[in-house]
Amino acid sequence: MQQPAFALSDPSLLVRDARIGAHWRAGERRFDVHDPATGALLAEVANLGEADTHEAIAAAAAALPAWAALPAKQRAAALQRWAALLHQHAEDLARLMTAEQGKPLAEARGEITFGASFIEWFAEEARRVYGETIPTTDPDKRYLVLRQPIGVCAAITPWNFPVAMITRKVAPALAAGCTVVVKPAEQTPLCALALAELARRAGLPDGVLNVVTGDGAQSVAIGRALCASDTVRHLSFTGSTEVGRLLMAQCAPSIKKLALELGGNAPFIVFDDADVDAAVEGAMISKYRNAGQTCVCANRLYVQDGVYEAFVTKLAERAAQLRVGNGFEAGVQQGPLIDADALAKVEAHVQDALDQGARLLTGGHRLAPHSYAPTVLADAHAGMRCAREEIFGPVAPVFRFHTEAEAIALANATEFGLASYFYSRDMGRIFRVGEALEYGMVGVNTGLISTAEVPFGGVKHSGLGREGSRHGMDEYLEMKYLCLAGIGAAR
Ligand SMILES: NC(=O)C1=CN([C@@H]2O[C@H](COP(=O)(O)OP(=O)(O)OC[C@H]3O[C@@H](n4cnc5c(N)ncnc54)[C@H](OP(=O)(O)O)[C@@H]3O)[C@@H](O)[C@H]2O)C=CC1
Ligand SMILES: O=C(O)CCCC(=O)O
Repeated sequence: MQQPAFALSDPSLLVRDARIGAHWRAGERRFDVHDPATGALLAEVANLGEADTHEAIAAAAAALPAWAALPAKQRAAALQRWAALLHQHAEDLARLMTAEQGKPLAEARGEITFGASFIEWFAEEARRVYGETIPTTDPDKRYLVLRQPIGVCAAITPWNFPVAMITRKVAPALAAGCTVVVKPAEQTPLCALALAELARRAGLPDGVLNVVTGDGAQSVAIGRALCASDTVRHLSFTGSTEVGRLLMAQCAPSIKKLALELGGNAPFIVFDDADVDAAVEGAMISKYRNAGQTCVCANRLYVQDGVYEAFVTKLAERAAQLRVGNGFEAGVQQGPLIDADALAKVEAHVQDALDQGARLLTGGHRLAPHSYAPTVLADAHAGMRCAREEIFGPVAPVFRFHTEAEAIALANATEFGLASYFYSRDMGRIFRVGEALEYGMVGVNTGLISTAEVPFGGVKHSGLGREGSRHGMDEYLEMKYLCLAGIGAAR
């Protein structure tokens, strides 16, 4: 049952089979992919398992030597062709994304550009994987360091950014000379499969990019096979801390290199000296983008006494004006949450806060089947669930603080350490607070920090490693030290 809004100008981008080596794999069973806005069935996708995963790993291993041996310039050219196809088919990809993920079409279009930017960035970086020479300590020897592809890589990706979370992992891996097996989220396999089809059209050799799809139950088997494999030398995962921890344990026996981009609990601090209107603007972007379903979303808003009431009033006014609905409708700014579980989690957070004395300024109820009204809760405090856990929904709990030291202590009082934000116009404070926040990323006077050129990642329970930037390539490279002896003295 296909909705009219979901019609594609190139229908062959709606791919239902997984990609292993040179072939599309239908599998023996299928699983349903639904539109979170309407519940409509979008497609029945190949439900693969352990044996298929082993085949995908073998396909990636077979493709590795030739791909790794290609001059970087040729790998870069293939990646640039792939990126160009993302731009060329941006509208269809955005439609697929809105259909299966729910985000408004304008946001989906933005994600296609964002996703392509990782391919473009790493295609450029492919040609700059430099080695080192090290001053010798022995006249008879020379020391060299090569940087070589780590080998076959696995990527397990979430549903909140169905294109960009794949390209952010796959592009540096391919640029470095590795081959990849991707396991996309159960909710959003269609974007992943469309990316595989475009990679095929771009001329990426068979087996360089494999996509293994499966439902929630099969994901466990697929994940186990990827983690246990000695052929797979790197696993990159974006998702919950709970699953990240499990995958890390499963990878221990094969001593795999890991990149983990896990949960956040981002503080968003507004000091008395801030431009309050700018802070409200930043909070709107940080909190309500993608219906609050990003790992860098503001989760706890800390506002200093002097500007507290002005901030919460303005934020509630702006949040109440957001247009919520089906992401395909013109003018809609917030789509549905991904599924019933996500909605139930948001409702539980709001109920807990209200039970503990929060003041509801706007929202606080569900709308269409899976949508939740943009919500602002004043008078939040440290005893509430939302102070400790990622809400992953359009709910802004606002806490009050008095001093800079108190704000830093509150912000750091969490096991997470992904993104953080603060607003201030005092240069000294900007340095003090920026340095004191125990986070991998700090946005100063902005609510939007992501771009392909910068290192994205967290500390503490938010994960390991960095994605994007020149450092993103390091994840997929191993250093090899060459010690050359027998140089001898000058003759
Ligand atoms: N850091 C981030 O960007 C994200 C954070 N989250 C956080 O996690 C919460 C729960 O979201 P959820 O979608 O359940 O996130 P998960 O961590 O469960 O899912 C993320 C990915 O991991 C896969 N996965 C889940 N369990 C296993 C397993 N045992 N072995 C291998 N792969 C597995 C999923 O596959 P499948 O979908 O098939 O189960 C999906 O591809 C959110 O509310 C949010 O707080 C969620 C998504 C992204
Ligand atoms: O939630 C994530 O893991 C990615 C966030 C990307 C963005 O900030 O646009």
